[in-house]
Amino acid sequence: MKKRIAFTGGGSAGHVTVNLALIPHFIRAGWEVVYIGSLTGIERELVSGLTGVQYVGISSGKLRRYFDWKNITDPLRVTKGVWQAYRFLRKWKPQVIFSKGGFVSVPVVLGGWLNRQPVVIHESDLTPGLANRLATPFASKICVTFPETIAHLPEEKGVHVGAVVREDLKQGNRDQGFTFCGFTKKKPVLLVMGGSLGARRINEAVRSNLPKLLETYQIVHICGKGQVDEQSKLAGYRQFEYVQDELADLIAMADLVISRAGSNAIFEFLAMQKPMLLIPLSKAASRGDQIVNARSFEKQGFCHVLEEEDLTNDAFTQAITSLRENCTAIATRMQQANEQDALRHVIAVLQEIAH
Ligand SMILES: CC(=O)N[C@H]1[C@@H](OP(=O)(O)OP(=O)(O)OC[C@H]2O[C@@H](n3ccc(=O)[nH]c3=O)[C@H](O)[C@@H]2O)O[C@H](CO)[C@@H](O)[C@@H]1O
Repeated sequence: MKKRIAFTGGGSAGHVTVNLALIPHFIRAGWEVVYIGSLTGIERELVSGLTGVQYVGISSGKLRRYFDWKNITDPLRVTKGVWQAYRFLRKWKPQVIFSKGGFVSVPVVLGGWLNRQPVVIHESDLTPGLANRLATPFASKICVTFPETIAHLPEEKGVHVGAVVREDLKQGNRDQGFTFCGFTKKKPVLLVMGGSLGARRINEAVRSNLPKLLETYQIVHICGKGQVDEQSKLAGYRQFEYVQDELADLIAMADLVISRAGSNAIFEFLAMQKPMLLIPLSKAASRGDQIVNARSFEKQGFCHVLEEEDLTNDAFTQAITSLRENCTAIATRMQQANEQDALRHVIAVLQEIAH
């Protein structure tokens, strides 16, 4: 009988990316793969691009730290999700469940645990997210990207694996990036990526400095769903809501990157040796995980950091100039960074637990 693995994780692309890198390996190795995600989340769309994966949608609810009327109905949705995941997993009987976090993963981890099926979690942020913290007691192992994360976990559970970066991102073609954007090779290229959902504050900073920036750079701006600005359609400035297949070419083409500090994105830019200016999501809007990610990268000399509370027009343009002045030194440090075979390491953990 074929071996079986269930994946879960969702809510944002950052909670799906590692799964997308792992799934093709398990399919090639002859495993049966199921993805348990939410009914309408981004994970459904991203997983639909993979062949050989069964998608199971369950009811899910968000765990918010602020008031919302949905806080009353969401616990019921989560309970329904646990029941749905439990029933599905009881019949499907995976050897192992792999959870990348995000709110949809909690019912799946609980459903698996109730069936006494082993769970492996993956945490790519330096400080563990709420969903993963809730799931930790039910997991056998927790694979982490940052070595510092181990200190936040129960001693016997944490395994440092390094950053899993999708193989396709390493195959980018610079020339195709230029053709796709209609850019010339005469000016350097700035790639702006506000995380998988876009970043309003970064979008505003780019647009209010556009004429000045376009004197020196060409800009490709991934700005998030519904956030393309029709007024700003200028030569040398291309906007996209979200990019899938062409992202590798855009990264290959970029000289400098301005980005949020979501963990997957920053490790991808590190792997591609792109000097970055990181503008992490503020503490007011999150648990501050991106600030911690960014400061760790800054300490290693891979980026410059500009916090949102310091984000004025002048600070923004000065930070870009200073990044450009330091980009050779940053690129050298990036070349010297240890690249681990994180994908193999996670696969080995999963195979061992599945045994
Ligand atoms: C607002 C929010 O809660 N953000 C969190 C979310 O970020 P977010 O979902 O933005 O996650 P990451 O930056 O870690 O990863 C984004 C992923 O989407 C991909 N991508 C992005 C844009 C695009 O056009 N095309 C594309 O393929 C990137 O290549 C990357 O693989 O998860 C991260 C990982 O847990 C956290 O660190 C972030 O704090």
